[in-house]
Amino acid sequence: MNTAIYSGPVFEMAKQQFAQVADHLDIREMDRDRLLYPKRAMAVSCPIHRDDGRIEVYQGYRVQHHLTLGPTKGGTRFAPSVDIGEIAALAIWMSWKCALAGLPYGGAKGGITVDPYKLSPRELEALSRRHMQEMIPFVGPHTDVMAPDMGTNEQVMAWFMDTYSMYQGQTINEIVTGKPISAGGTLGRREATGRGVAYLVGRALEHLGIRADRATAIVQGFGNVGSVTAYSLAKRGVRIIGVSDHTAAYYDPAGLDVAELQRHVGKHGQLAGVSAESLISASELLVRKCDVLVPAAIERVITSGNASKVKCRILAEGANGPTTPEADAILYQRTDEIFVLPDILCNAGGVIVSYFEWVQDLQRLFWEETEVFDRLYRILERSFQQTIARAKHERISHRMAAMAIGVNVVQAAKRTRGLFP
Ligand SMILES: NC(=O)C1=CN([C@@H]2O[C@H](COP(=O)(O)OP(=O)(O)OC[C@H]3O[C@@H](n4cnc5c(N)ncnc54)[C@H](OP(=O)(O)O)[C@@H]3O)[C@@H](O)[C@H]2O)C=CC1
Ligand SMILES: O=C(O)CCC(=O)C(=O)O
Repeated sequence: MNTAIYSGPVFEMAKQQFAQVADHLDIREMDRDRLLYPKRAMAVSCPIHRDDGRIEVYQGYRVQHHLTLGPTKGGTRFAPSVDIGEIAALAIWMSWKCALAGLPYGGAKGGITVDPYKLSPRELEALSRRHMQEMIPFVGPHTDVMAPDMGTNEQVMAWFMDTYSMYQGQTINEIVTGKPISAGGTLGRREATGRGVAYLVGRALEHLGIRADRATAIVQGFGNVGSVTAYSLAKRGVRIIGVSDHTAAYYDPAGLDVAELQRHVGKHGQLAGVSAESLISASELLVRKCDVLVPAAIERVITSGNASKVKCRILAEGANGPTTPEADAILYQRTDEIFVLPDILCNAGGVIVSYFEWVQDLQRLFWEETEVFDRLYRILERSFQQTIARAKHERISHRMAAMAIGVNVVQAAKRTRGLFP
């Protein structure tokens, strides 16, 4: 099979991780490509009129990894880094994540190569609508359901939903999740990923016998996932001693005021300008001593260069793919020192509540917020227990255990449906 279109460091990471799990599970060589490579990948050109009258064309993608368990599910990322390899890797990770959580989905991911912060609101709306318009033949509530990711938000989801609905001649809320409540969204989706991360950090702290009110945390990334994680950890009594976005990094051992940081970012769109005294370099922040380190921004930030220097007790991966396989090998040697909450477990709160949103939209029956979070925590608890039990039993890393559970689920479904001999 010619797989050359999928390339780049992020795709290589997903491939390498899968190869390690496939070896551990003793998956036959001839079955591996079928499990790893995406079912479908779409590349679309999205032309829009810029405010100055020029026409600019942006490249958009959507990768649907497998449709064995149901529709595909995953976010849409607007970022300059987006390419088909990155999107394919993120789609593959979505598959293992959904399977670990027991959701009836395959993985998908999409995106546009664009810096959304350089577009005016009108340009952003035009690009969002054009992207969905180009995707209409390939998505649907029972085929592929989009959601937010880096650089997109509830408003973008509302534009996606509206564009799809206009083409169908009726309102179809269930085409995307992460929508505003007023457009058929669920209570709790906006906070779901960060609250899920905080729940699992709470469980890991208990597991290690560390009291939350004596623990400290550093959070990289202060967008949807990072800011809600920091806020939720602070509510649990954890002292937030470091935060960063890509404009500034702050460190204060006495603790930062997360609500104040959120207000600043709400007003200025970035962390830069909060305080001069607590400024620190972004790379130094990651290796400062803390109980909980939460990378919640981009891929490949824990690398062979800093994995041996990281001084946390818990590495809680809010972002997708923050740790390279080389760093993983180092962290595995440090298993007794560092408890890793791997991305497909740690940040699964978002897609789990997206699943609840899809179910509510399909049924036209909406839940109380307490029902959303009770159900979310029950699923996360089960995945947490299964992951640490399997890791202990098979003497493997938490990432390997979480992935093995996910891959086994997909493999079993394919086998039952007759896709493997
Ligand atoms: N949204 C969701 O529900 C889910 C998201 N995720 C993952 O979580 C991660 C963050 O997503 P999300 O919070 O939604 O994205 P957002 O766009 O809301 O926020 C991204 C944050 O990361 C910061 N950032 C970007 N580059 C860097 C950098 N080099 N160093 C430090 N900070 C940086 C951004 O800062 P700035 O604004 O300055 O660029 C921003 O604060 C991604 O990996 C995403 O795939 C995973 C599961 C669900
Ligand atoms: O909510 C969703 O459907 C997907 C969220 C997502 O993109 C992710 O978990 O990485």
